[in-house]
Amino acid sequence: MSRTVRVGLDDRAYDVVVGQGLLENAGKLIAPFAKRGRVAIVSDETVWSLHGQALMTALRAADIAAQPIVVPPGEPTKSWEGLSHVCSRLLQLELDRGDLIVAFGGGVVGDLAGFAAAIYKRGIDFIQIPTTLLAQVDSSVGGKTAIDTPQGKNLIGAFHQPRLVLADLDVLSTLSDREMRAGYAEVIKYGLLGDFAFFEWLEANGAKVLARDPDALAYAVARSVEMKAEIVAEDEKEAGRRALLNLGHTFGHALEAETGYGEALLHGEAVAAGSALAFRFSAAQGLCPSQDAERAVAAIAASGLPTRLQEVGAGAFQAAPLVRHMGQDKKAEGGRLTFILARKLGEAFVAKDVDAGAIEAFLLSEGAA
Ligand SMILES: NC(=O)c1ccc[n+]([C@@H]2O[C@H](COP(=O)([O-])OP(=O)(O)OC[C@H]3O[C@@H](n4cnc5c(N)ncnc54)[C@H](O)[C@@H]3O)[C@@H](O)[C@H]2O)c1
Ligand SMILES: O=C(O)C(=O)C[C@@H](O)[C@H](O)[C@H](O)COP(=O)(O)O
Ligand SMILES: [Zn+2]
Repeated sequence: MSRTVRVGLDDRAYDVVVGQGLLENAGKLIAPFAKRGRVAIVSDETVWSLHGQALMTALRAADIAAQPIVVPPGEPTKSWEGLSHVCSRLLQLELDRGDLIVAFGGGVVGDLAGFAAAIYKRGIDFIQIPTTLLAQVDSSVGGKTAIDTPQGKNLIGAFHQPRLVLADLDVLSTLSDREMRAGYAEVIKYGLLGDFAFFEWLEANGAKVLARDPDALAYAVARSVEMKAEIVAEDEKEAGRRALLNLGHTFGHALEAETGYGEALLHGEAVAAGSALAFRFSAAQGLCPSQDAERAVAAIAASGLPTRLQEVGAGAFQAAPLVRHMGQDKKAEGGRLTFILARKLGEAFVAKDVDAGAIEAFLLSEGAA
């Protein structure tokens, strides 16, 4: 059983297929896009060792010749060095514009392989086979591709839409509980930013999603993808409404930069803490009822995700460097900070020109030094 969500982008429209058993049928599903029957698969060592054979078998069955490019797992791979490595391997393999890149992994592999696809020979097609909950509900859809730099998250990148996304729920069976929770942070984000009914459903069914109950998981992934597809189709390049998908990210990306993009703080964990901070800041500014902020924070905490500065990273954060990172955020304009804030549960809005002093004071009140 699978559901297909269409991302309606005119000549760049594509399907996101969500369901079980997709990996074993990947050859058939990918064949229409592999014009010359040749693909390069970018994956990480962990995913490749667990699921690489299944993908190779499926591609072989459809007469598709595949060459793997396997990178180390983890956020540090989404870097200049990682990008250089992938591009060099693509050149060695002599991939041409009629060939295809398959991103097979979590958001790190998807963002890196997608960016390589955007710039290799000025752009070749790619397909996403996301293998983490986070990648299935978020990073594989919408065409944001990027690498990190010491100055900030995703500061070097491109919009490059995939031709197809295959979200096979079965591959999540090997994912760690911590990574499931990190992905869940982006799921709950959709409820918080724009769908109160989904938020309430998650309050009631979040534990089932995290326990990988097949029906709950299928609904949570499909509803998240549906929301993202609808927003991306309306505002592909983040001229307006798409920025709502950044709820929790202005705080979250600054926390990630301060902790050095590592195992200490996963992206989803940073988004969880960032979403809680965004709701509490909204309440503190009188923009959102404090009961709503408390309920948002309780739902995040109930899934075992961090909601306070003290719960993330390796120690005390300092307010001033965090605010400096926020100044580098892509939503900032002329030194003015932009945040996604909340009016209530299920209704976020883009707040431009947020006072940096107010953010710094708020961070101090939240326990930053
Ligand atoms: N482009 C976007 O729109 C977008 C959206 C959200 C997040 N992101 C980016 O995505 C990245 C985070 O992605 P992520 O959370 O998927 O992290 P990740 O890609 O690092 O994967 C997390 C870990 O899980 C392992 N893994 C992956 N699939 C597995 C499986 N099926 N079984 C067992 N282990 C598996 C990986 O090897 C890795 O160690 C961040 O860089 C973030 O900035 C991008
Ligand atoms: O797709 C989007 O748009 C998002 O904002 C999704 C986010 O979850 C994701 O982390 C994204 O990469 C952040 O975007 P950025 O433009 O702030 O780097
Ligand atoms: Zn994110």
